[in-house]
Amino acid sequence: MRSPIVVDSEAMRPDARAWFHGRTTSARALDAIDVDELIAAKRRSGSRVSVVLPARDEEATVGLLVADIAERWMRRVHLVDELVVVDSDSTDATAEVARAAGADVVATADVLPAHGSRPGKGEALWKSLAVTTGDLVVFLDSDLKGDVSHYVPGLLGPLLTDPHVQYVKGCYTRPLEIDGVSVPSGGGRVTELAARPLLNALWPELAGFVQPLGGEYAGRRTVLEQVPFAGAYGVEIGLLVDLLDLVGLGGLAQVDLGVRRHTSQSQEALGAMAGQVVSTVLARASRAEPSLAAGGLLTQFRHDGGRFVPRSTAVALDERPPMATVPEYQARAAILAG
Ligand SMILES: O=c1ccn([C@@H]2O[C@H](COP(=O)(O)OP(=O)(O)O)[C@@H](O)[C@H]2O)c(=O)[nH]1
Ligand SMILES: O=C(O)[C@@H](COP(=O)(O)O)O[C@H]1O[C@H](CO)[C@@H](O)[C@H](O)[C@H]1O
Repeated sequence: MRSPIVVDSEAMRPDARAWFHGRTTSARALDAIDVDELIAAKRRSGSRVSVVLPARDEEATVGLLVADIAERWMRRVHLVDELVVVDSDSTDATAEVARAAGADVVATADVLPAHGSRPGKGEALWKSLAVTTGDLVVFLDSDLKGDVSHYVPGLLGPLLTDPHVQYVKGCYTRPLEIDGVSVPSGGGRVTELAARPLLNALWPELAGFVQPLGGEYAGRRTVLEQVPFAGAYGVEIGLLVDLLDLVGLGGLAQVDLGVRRHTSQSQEALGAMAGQVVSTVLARASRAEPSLAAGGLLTQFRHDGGRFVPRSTAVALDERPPMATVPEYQARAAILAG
C-alpha cells in the first residue's frame, strides 16, 4: 500500500504550530498535578466549579465516576462545588445510580420546559448551564472507564492558572474497545475519519487540537453562555469552532490527560454521529477562511510516551481533467472510429 506523503512533522500553519507548542500542557496522572496550587488559585479567584456529566443509559459506569469525583474533589479536597448528572432520556437506572453515588441529577426534559426537550448530548450540555452555578464548568462523559481521577484537576489547571485561557480540551491516546476486546489504538474513529480532515481543511488554525471531539473539556461560563450548543453529537465540534471565533486561538488550550477508555459504539452508530458532525461543520463552513498557506495538509498525532508528536501529510486536491479533453485521447478516438 502506498504510504502517505509525509510533508514535515511540523508543517502545520505557523499559528497552529505555535499554539500546539505553547498551549498544550500535560496532566497525565494525579502526581503530575499540584492540587494545592489549584486550590489556592481557586480561592484567590473566588471561582465556583461545576462538574457536569451528560448521561444516557450509563448505569454501568456513572456511579464509579460520580463517587470518585465526589470523594476526591468535593469531600477530601474542595476543588469542585457542584456535581450534576444530566439524565438524557435514559431508560435504565442512570439517575438512581448517579444520585446514590452523590450527584445532583436533573432530567433534560425538566430543564427549561418552556423550550421543549430535544434528544441528544448537545441538548443535555446546553441545559446543564441552566441548572449549574459554576464560574468554571467541567464536562466529562459518563461512560469513562479506568482511573480518570486526574481529569477534573487536569482540565481546571489552565483555567485556574491562566486568565487568558477561556476553554480547555482534554487530549489523550484512545484505545478502542469493541465487544470487550481492547486494542491500544484506533479509538476516536469519527475524529480521525471525519472531524480532523474537515477541521484541517476549513479551520487549519485548529489543526493543533489532538482530540477535537473529545468529551472532556472545561470552560468559563462567561464564554460558554455566549455560544450555541449544536444538537446531539455535533456539540463538540460546534463549540470548538464557535469558541475559536469568540475568543481566538489564544483563548483555547489543551491538556494531555494520558489515556481515555470509554464504552465504544458500533460503526453504524458512529456513522450517524459523523453525519451530525458534518452537518454542524457545514452550518459554519461559510465562516471559514482556510489559509492557502497550509492548504492541503492533514496533521495527525502520535504519542511518543512523553508527548504528542504532530505528523503532517499532503492531502491537496490532485485531479486530472476529463479524458475527452486530452488531445492524444481525441486523436486515438478518431483513429478507433476509423
Ligand atoms: O443523547 C445522548 C447521547 C449521549 N449522551 C452522553 O454523552 C456522552 C458521550 O456519548 P457516547 O458515549 O454515546 O459517545 P462516544 O463517547 O461513544 O462517542 C456519554 O456520557 C453519553 O451518555 C447523552 O447525554 N445524550
Ligand atoms: O472521537 C470520536 O471519534 C468519537 C468516537 O470515539 P470512538 O471511536 O468510539 O473511540 O467520540 C467522541 O465524539 C463525540 C462527538 O463529538 C463526543 O460526544 C464523545 O464524547 C467523544 O467520545
